[in-house]
Amino acid sequence: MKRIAVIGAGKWGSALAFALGQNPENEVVITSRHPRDVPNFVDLETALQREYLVMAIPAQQVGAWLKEHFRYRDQKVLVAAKGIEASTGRFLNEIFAPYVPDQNIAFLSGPSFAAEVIQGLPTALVVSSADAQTAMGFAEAFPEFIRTYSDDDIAGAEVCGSYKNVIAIAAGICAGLKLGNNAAAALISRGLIEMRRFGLAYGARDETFLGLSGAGDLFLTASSVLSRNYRVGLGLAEGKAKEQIVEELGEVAEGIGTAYALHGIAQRSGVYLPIATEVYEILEGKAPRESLNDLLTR
Ligand SMILES: NC(=O)C1=CN([C@@H]2O[C@H](COP(=O)(O)OP(=O)(O)OC[C@H]3O[C@@H](n4cnc5c(N)ncnc54)[C@H](OP(=O)(O)O)[C@@H]3O)[C@@H](O)[C@H]2O)C=CC1
Ligand SMILES: O=C(CO)COP(=O)(O)O
Repeated sequence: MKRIAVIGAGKWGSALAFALGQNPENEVVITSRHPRDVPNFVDLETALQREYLVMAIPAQQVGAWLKEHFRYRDQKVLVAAKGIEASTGRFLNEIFAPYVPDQNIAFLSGPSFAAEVIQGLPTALVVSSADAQTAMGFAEAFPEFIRTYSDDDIAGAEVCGSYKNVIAIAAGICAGLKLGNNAAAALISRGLIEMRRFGLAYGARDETFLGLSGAGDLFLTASSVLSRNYRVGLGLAEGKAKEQIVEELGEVAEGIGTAYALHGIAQRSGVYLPIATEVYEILEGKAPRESLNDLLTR
């Protein structure tokens, strides 16, 4: 029996608690900042006593949360967020490194809209860890309707999971501007090449970009209105400011913070990230059509 606590009762945390609860080998509880009337809700202190923790707090908030609340007691930790910290450019493995030893942490990636997982619809995901047993421990915890693979490509999982959100914003802009199916396919394939180039420099493994974490999650997120990031792009194409879009969305869209993080990294290192840079510029107020023109004529 695996005793699992999910931390963060947003869309993804709730869907993961549901999915993991479908495996009779698990006993699952969930916690969040405010008491919630949901099954198996516990307070944070009780949750932190569990041997397996699933962290579903967004990338922009988790650093401050760890500093204030986290007490490490030899738990195994699965990080379920997808993003890069905007203020520092840190990846999630860097944010968690001072708190959890490498052998006890894993990262979840792959195509997984919470709205589908919570209905029990099938998908396939990847659990990445430096330690094969830790990866397997989490991979085996998933129910039958979620096929899991395990590997040790943490850099690949992180780059793909975060970068695809920025490309999804670009794809939403493309759809909002009614540029057509050809343009959408061109954007997604150039986006895949861009995130691969960036990821290889971070030590990601090449094959990850064609797998579930890379192409799988990118194709999903960059082609569906179920994606919050894609909907951010639709809003930007309408000329809305990001503040209004975020308020109307009422949920996290990690691509925004990640676009700022990538912009910072690009400025510091000189790495060439044309699509991510245009998304950043549009978030800062540049007209989407001007960006399109710049991308086509660069
Ligand atoms: N939704 C999806 O389909 C998927 C999402 N993800 C990723 O999972 C992560 C979470 O997304 P999702 O659950 O959808 O987002 P939601 O907006 O639905 O929920 C966000 C969650 O984070 C918690 N939270 C927000 N701010 C803080 C804070 N300052 N301190 C502690 N907790 C905080 C909220 O807390 P509280 O409960 O206390 O209000 C809530 O539980 C993101 O990185 C996202 O990219 C990954 C795969 C799929
Ligand atoms: O990561 C996701 C699906 O795999 C969810 O994407 P959004 O955050 O854009 O909704």
